[in-house]
Amino acid sequence: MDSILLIEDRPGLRQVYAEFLRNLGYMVVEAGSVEDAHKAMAVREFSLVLTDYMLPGANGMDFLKQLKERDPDYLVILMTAFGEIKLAVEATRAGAFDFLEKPIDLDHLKIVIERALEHRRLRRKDTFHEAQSVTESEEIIGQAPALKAALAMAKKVAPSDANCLLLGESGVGKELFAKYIHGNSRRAVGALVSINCAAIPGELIESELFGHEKGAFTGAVGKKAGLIEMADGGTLFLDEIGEMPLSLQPKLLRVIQAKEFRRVGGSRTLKSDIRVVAATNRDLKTGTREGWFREDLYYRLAVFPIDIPPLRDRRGDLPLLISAILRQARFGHADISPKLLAQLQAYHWPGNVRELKNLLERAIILSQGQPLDVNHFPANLFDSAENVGLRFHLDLNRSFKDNLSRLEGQLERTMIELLLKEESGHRERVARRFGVSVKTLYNRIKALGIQC
Ligand SMILES: Nc1ncnc2c1ncn2[C@@H]1O[C@H](COP(=O)(O)OP(=O)(O)OP(=O)(O)O)[C@@H](O)[C@H]1O
Repeated sequence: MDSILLIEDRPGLRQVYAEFLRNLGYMVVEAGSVEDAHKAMAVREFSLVLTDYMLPGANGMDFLKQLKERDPDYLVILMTAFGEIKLAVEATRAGAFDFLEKPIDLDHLKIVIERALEHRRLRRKDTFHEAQSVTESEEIIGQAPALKAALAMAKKVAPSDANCLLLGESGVGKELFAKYIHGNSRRAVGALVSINCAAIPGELIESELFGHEKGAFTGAVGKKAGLIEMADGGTLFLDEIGEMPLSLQPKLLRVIQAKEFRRVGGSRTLKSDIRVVAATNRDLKTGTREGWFREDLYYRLAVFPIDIPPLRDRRGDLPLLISAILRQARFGHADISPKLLAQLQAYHWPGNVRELKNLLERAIILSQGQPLDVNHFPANLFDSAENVGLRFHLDLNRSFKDNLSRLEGQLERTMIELLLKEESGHRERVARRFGVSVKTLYNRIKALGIQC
């Protein structure tokens, strides 16, 4: 809900405006002086400030300048009884969104406020688009019963505003489902804001999500709105929620339950009306037992779990997916040879649809307009992982011990390469499967000269 701080020293007038605005559905906080206004702003943030020009102890212009200094994005509408054109020009130059002459025409006030709030929403959406570059929602392709069941569930849950949890391996289409749910909800007019918790170092997730105040930490030169604020009225997609640091989970729970949060280094409580769609490849239930995922948060998110099947369990969808991808790539011959199709169907697709897309796009470039064939795919791709893993190089002129340590190196390299491929390059997950820290994995990748 949008909130308005109304500053007017005449109680009768203030009451008229406040009642009018409340009837329009806004949350209104009243202040009779600049001092009261500062107090109100110390505890919460407002979508808009509507202030009289003549106030006891200060004038509206000075107040406007103070506000703009504090935060240039503040939306301020000034009201004055004087109607001087000079004042209007000065107010606009100082950053006021608009200037209204008293007596205020309430219908006009309504229009100006709606315009100001729309301006704010568009500006936030722009910032978000710059930061996230969200693509248009795409079609979810597939006829396999498990995929259709997931889609049916998404269709049911989308308009309900319930939080949901998308479960599935990397590349199965979790983000695509999140877009579908957002696009088919009443929040579709708002933003869909995404964050991948595994891609951002733990210590940065907090300020990305919750934003920070000026000076909250070294390098915080200005105030920054977090993704939760950007998603106000829309949907927040939390990819890889299992990687969310335990210390942040209570803060996230508070946003979900009370729609309240604080920026890093901030003392004010802010409001944001978000719906959370989370996704994970990890077993969060186990996480609650092992202590890395909070149970209360788990139950909040897992109201609607949706299982998205891996591609290897719905190989029958490959022809549909392949022709859609080739069509999107504007690739002339959507027909691929039965031999290649058989190879693609036999492959185990550890990277799921993302891997299929990447491989086809690569093959299209290599084929240079010729029909696609096996040669346009990476050598050894269609060998089984076990076979790839066993292709070691023995040097019979060296001692057994020497060969053994060389083999260990080759085994380690092959395992890291295979796991990186299976986990689509997510180093945190590879490290976990390997049973080492991310730092150790980084060092080994560097030492072994693995390209990834
Ligand atoms: N059923 C589908 N139909 C069409 N395209 C799909 C389908 N599933 C996935 N894709 C495409 O595959 C790519 C990967 O999908 P997406 O990013 O949604 O996967 P993800 O599960 O969120 O992966 P990760 O967990 O690694 O973030 C995207 O380009 C997406 O459009």
